[in-house]
Amino acid sequence: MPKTSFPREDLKILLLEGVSPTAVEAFQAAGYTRIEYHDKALPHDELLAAIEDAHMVGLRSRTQLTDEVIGQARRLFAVGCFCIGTNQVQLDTARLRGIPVFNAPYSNTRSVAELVLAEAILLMRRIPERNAAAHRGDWLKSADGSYEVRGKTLGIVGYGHIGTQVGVLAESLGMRVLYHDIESKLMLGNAQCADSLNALLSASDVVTLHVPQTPETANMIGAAEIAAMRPGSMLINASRGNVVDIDALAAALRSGHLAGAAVDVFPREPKSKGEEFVSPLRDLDNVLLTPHVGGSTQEAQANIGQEVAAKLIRYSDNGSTLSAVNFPEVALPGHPDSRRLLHIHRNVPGMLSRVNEVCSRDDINIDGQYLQTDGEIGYVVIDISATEAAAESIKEQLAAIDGTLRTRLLY
Ligand SMILES: NC(=O)C1=CN([C@@H]2O[C@H](COP(=O)(O)OP(=O)(O)OC[C@H]3O[C@@H](n4cnc5c(N)ncnc54)[C@H](O)[C@@H]3O)[C@@H](O)[C@H]2O)C=CC1
Ligand SMILES: O=C(O)CCC(=O)C(=O)O
Repeated sequence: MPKTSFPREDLKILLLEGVSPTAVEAFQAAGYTRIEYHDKALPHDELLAAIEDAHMVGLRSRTQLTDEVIGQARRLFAVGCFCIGTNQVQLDTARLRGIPVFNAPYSNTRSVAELVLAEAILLMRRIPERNAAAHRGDWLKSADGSYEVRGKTLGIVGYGHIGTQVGVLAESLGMRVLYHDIESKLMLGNAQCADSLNALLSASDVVTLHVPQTPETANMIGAAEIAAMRPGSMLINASRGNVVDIDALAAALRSGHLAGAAVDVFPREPKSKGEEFVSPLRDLDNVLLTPHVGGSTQEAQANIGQEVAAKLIRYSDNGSTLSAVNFPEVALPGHPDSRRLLHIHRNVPGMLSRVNEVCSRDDINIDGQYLQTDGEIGYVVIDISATEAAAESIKEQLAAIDGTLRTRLLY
């Protein structure tokens, strides 16, 4: 294992929300043994205390890394979202504090897609209300309102990783697939791009949502969009809770305009198992309610644990930011014979020449330099041949450059 200038065993890794043990194993195997593990999200004040001296933090969808929390985390240098969504982290705040955020963009894709397909079948067969009735002792043996999915139209809103997987699986059952996306997308199989969101809504028997949480997707399915859906059609939401106006959905399900829904994500989700789940959908028999488990399978969680831990370890050991969601991406070779310095700065004119001025002392040779910038920040990695003392001194001088956000000497 290559040496690092700051001992790995002194770096605190805070793991929250029961991330997979595969993450713990990966950190330990890489020499990171100072792990604080919590199997649930921490209440706000406990989170503030736990994150204060953490160097890396791993979380899922419940923990909110707000400006306040990030501000408290004085030593934090990387965040791992052990999931796809990263809306729970104030990404801009993290970036401006020199903190890259990583996620697992594909590891639970298949799990969500399988659940959605199963829900489409169950909704088309009106299983939710038959199941609820049977639990109460009623025997709803009837074909009324029950249909095969074969030959029906599935409308996919957000044709990204999950949306395309859902489309491929749905076609294998003989469904017709329509999609809507703000980007131009490669159509898989026989999928067709709808002319507009409304065109998709009015042509689909089942509509399923797979967009990220952004300002544009907030309440994108409201009363008007629901009214545009076919009478007797179904809605599936396994994206984010605020994409659907939940009161408008409840009203459409009560009035019978929509025949059913499957909802995995909610505007307000309980923070822990002990907190009551409150929703206007709770007393509706024609709704399948699941507690945000679209990506919760053994396979997905194990893969996510390994994937995100590997990204955090790579950044910590080597400086690589490949696939960070809020940061300039730099893929770095190993450089065992050099010392490696990281300099994260505001992207202002003249910064690189100031960095190079500091590194151009007589006893120092620059072996390699890697720079990437985005609109706001720059990330430069400098490999130098120098003694440890000289490298430490360079790090101090780099830190003193106006506009510096963070400096680290990796090894
Ligand atoms: N229920 C669960 O447990 C899980 C939920 N998710 C949610 O699913 C979302 C989607 O995941 P992926 O498919 O992997 O993401 P992705 O980024 O691959 O795909 C999202 C697609 O939505 C499109 N899009 C964005 N804004 C849009 C808009 N306003 N209108 C139409 N299309 C729009 C994008 O262009 C993209 O094609 C995640 O952001 C996450 O919030 C993800 C995993 C598990
Ligand atoms: O597993 C989780 O906690 C969240 C899953 C999810 O919603 C995501 O991956 O974006």
